[in-house]
Amino acid sequence: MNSAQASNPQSDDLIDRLADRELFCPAAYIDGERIGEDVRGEIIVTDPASGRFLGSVPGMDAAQSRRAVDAAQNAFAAWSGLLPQERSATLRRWFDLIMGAQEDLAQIMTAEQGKPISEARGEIAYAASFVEFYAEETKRPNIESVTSHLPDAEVEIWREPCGVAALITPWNFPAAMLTRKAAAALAAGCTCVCHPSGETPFSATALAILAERAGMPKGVFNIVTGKAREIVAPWTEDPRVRVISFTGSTEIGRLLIRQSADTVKRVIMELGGLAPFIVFADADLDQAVEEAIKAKFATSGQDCLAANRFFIERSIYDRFCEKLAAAIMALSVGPGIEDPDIGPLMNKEAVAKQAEHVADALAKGAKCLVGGKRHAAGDLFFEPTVLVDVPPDALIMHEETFGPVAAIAPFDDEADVLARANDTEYGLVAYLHTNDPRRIYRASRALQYGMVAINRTKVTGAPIPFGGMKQSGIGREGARLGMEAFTEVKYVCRDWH
Ligand SMILES: NC(=O)c1ccc[n+]([C@@H]2O[C@H](COP(=O)([O-])OP(=O)(O)OC[C@H]3O[C@@H](n4cnc5c(N)ncnc54)[C@H](O)[C@@H]3O)[C@@H](O)[C@H]2O)c1
Ligand SMILES: N[C@@H](CC=O)C(=O)O
Repeated sequence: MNSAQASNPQSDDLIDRLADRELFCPAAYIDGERIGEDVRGEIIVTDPASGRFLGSVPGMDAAQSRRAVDAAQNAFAAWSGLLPQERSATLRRWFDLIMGAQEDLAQIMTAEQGKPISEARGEIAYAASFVEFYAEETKRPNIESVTSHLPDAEVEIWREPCGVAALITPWNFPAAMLTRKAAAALAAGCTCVCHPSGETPFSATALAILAERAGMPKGVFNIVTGKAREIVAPWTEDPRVRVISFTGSTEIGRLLIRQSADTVKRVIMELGGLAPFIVFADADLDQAVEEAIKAKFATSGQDCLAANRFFIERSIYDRFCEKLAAAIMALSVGPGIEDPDIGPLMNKEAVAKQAEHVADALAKGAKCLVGGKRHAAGDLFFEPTVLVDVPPDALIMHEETFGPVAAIAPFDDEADVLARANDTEYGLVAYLHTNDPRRIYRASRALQYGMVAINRTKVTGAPIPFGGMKQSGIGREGARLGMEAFTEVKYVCRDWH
């Protein structure tokens, strides 16, 4: 604990709850060293439930950001030169340590991110699952072999790690978004410089402490805290950084793609979503309502997979809206540590966005069945809200809401609803509820989305390719594809003479 944390009751509350206090690490982690631990850092982290000071991390400058790349570059030859089973063993130990510290990591996450503690525990298990998966996958860098098409020649195709990878992650899933990238990159033999969101750095620094304990060599996995622009711009300009893997908003993703153009980097982009949730009259209505709650309110609606637009077939529209409204009225709201259904939002901009989307929809003719305003639990809480009869020109039908507001509209015709679902620049996930097998395939083919969930909400996991079409992203994370993204293909042709 540093002197700044020692005098503040909120971080003391958190530290008292930790079985392993060293996991609360208010420092950057570069080349195996904790930097700035003993000073009050420039980046202030508050508990979104109470607004109280939780801790701080240092703001690294451009020179320190480049120093992290030096460290990662220096560590690359040795790390990429290990046998796959040696990298696998380190990753496996990291997995075991993460799962061993699941409760502490969840406590840290709920304190800085706000999500209900049971969701935080679930996220830690999800985060760890990527480490476990890639600990195995590193042993299987398979690639197709080709029979030579040239006389007297043998052809071979190899996969090699790209080099230094820069990983930039958001605040909504502060552990899983980092391990989904880092485990894949490390398994491929890359070394990493990572920048976590300034709102939630402690989940990342705790993972770095555990990586060190797992035996990750110095310089292989670096966490650089501070102001995003100062840290990430030097990475986009640095020719030694071969991959930029970003999860966050489409707006910042576009910026990083532009900044990376001059050094022609590999870009992996996991960006925003505007998921449609479509319910046909032949679906199981109660199941659809249950899944709608999950698809809308996980992480208080601050999920790239959150359903933004509900399209319900007209013959079941009123019943669906009534049932959803009743279910939403039963949801509890409160600080994440009390394990409610819905916790606080991340910041005041997020609360303002909910209010803006509600006001805009109402002004354009929508009706509010439940909620609609800030919640009495505190400044960053918003009431779970149901808006019905939302017109197509409402902001909420075009912009990611990233909060607990459900916008519902009726539809009459399959072709029309699929066209409306596709009428967006986004294409991350679509939810479809129907029991007609032909429609399942027709609609799944027609939906321009990287992922289609049919009659269920939970679809993610380490073995599946996660990612979006259109302006929701470039590339996939998870699965074998997630590791291949951090490799180059090399073709070698050998003459027999
Ligand atoms: N597709 C996915 O897998 C996925 C997963 C989670 C979140 N998201 C998206 O993330 C967004 C919410 O997260 P957020 O608010 O943290 O996103 P954000 O784009 O504001 O920030 C993401 C990361 O980028 C950094 N950043 C901000 N400005 C930057 C700049 N000018 N240069 C370089 N880096 C910069 C931030 O510090 C953070 O680390 C939503 O749009 C959500 O849909 C997508
Ligand atoms: N919920 C997503 C992360 C997006 O915010 C996931 O399951 O990976």
